[in-house]
Amino acid sequence: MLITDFRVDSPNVQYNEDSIVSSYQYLSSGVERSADGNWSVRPTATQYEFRTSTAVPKLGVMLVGWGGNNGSTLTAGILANKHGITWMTKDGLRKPNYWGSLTQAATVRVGNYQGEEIHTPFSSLLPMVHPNDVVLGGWDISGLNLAEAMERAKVLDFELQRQLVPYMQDLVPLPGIYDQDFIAANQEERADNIIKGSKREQVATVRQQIREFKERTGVDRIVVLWTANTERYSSVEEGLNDTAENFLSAIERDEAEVSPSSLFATACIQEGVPFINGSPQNTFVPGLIEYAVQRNVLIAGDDFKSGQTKMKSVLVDFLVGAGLKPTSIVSYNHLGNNDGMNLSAPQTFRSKEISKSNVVDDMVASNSILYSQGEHPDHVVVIKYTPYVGDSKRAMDEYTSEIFMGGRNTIAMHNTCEDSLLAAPIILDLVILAELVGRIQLRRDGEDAFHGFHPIAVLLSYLTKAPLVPEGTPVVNALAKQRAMLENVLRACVGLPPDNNMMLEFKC
Ligand SMILES: NC(=O)c1ccc[n+]([C@@H]2O[C@H](COP(=O)([O-])OP(=O)(O)OC[C@H]3O[C@@H](n4cnc5c(N)ncnc54)[C@H](O)[C@@H]3O)[C@@H](O)[C@H]2O)c1
Ligand SMILES: O=P([O-])([O-])O[C@@H]1[C@@H](O)[C@H](O)[C@@H](O)[C@H](O)[C@@H]1O
Repeated sequence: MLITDFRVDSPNVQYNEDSIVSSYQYLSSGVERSADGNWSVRPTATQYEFRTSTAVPKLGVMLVGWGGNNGSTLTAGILANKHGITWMTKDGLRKPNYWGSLTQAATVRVGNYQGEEIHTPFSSLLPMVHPNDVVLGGWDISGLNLAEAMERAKVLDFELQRQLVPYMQDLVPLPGIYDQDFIAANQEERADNIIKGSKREQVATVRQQIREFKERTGVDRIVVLWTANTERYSSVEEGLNDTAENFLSAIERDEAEVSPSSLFATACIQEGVPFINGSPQNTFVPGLIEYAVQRNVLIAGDDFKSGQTKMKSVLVDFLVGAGLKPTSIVSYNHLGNNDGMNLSAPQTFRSKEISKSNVVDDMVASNSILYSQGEHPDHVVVIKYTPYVGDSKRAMDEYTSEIFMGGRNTIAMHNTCEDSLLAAPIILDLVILAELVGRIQLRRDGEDAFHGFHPIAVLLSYLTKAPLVPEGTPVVNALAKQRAMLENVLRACVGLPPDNNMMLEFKC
């Protein structure tokens, strides 16, 4: 059964007029080693207080790459949901939904009632922005309006597109920062909507555009998300982008090696606006990370985890967790959208190859019974551009594992889906959760003042292929663990323990 409206009845939770405050005992364990080399594991209990503001803002979402397949599809989806637009297809009447969104279409278990398992929508755990209320805007180096962009994307049924045109034809992206050195040369023909000037001037323009958007729309808060093309990696160099001071000086010097995505992120940090990177390039060079932390502005990334890689972070976790040893992972896909065309260039493909390849590292490192020090499965990533299939990505994967007594097991998968229909709900979750995380304050035993989470938003890891984490923080890619981390932190904010799945009440 699903319940959508509930309160946690506990002396450790207060529902105030403008906040929810919970007193939470965080149970974990530490590992120690004695002088003579003996290991011990010690359970730990740490007291936290969480305070979540319940003042849900009017949220503005500004997409970099708004006119792309993801941006136009997300815009169309929100408008169709908001206006209740249905459309007829050969398979019958279709209704709008937010399927594929963790916050809008997934549930969490809250307990058992008279023998029946009770679940609640993820979005009922804490007050969150509803997607229908989001005010969209953004930038694109292509000047097409969003109705034209939706048509160019060729993602949605025509009958739906036809009804959406009146809602989207007046949505026009702001000019973007174009630098042909960072994306494929084949993108030049669409680059007709560009911010001119030096890098410093471009940052100033983006800052002004953010302020004007806020003024025009009357939104309370803004989140900016990069869903523009994948860029090549920026070279990380001492004196260029290794520190915040050097990075900012590099912008002042109009250094060629500062990418458009890093410029957008800089503008956002200077405006105090969260910036999320949905692509795999290293937008967050060390100096930019240092700057975001200095200014305490939320940053998150990298690269939406949408389909083939999401499946990989489930399957490899299952195999290794079951004591089976993946020894060969081959991930091939072809697609024909503009993202695929941009990725047909070696330098941009390399960015994607890195984010798609590193996703199994934590699972492999978790099992030294199977893997000796430094041992890894063979892991091949292939992406081919095939215009005819458009946004309908065809992923073919083969996982070969060593099993009991010298046996081998090979799993082959074929996965076809419009890439943008997987990514759009993920964009929604990223911006909704980034806004929510900004409303949560916490303090640990012994701390006087409440403070926010670390500005590098590890809580958004479930939604990215290559989670950006603070230095010294373990990178977790196993999907179930990422989901549990997010769910359990939100549960803690309302004083609920993690769902430990023990179900002892039914075992004696
Ligand atoms: N399932 C998915 O679709 C998926 C999953 C993971 C990551 N991604 C990443 O998301 C990004 C967008 O994917 P897409 O399918 O929408 O691609 P797309 O090419 O359709 O859209 C990108 C848009 O960004 C615009 N653009 C490029 N550089 C820009 C700049 N500097 N400023 C402003 N606009 C700029 C382009 O004109 C284009 O309209 C890609 O980097 C892709 O790798 C997509
Ligand atoms: O489905 P997934 O592995 O998460 O990631 C996708 C890749 O398979 C695809 O080749 C690429 O074009 C998309 O941008 C996205 O990165």
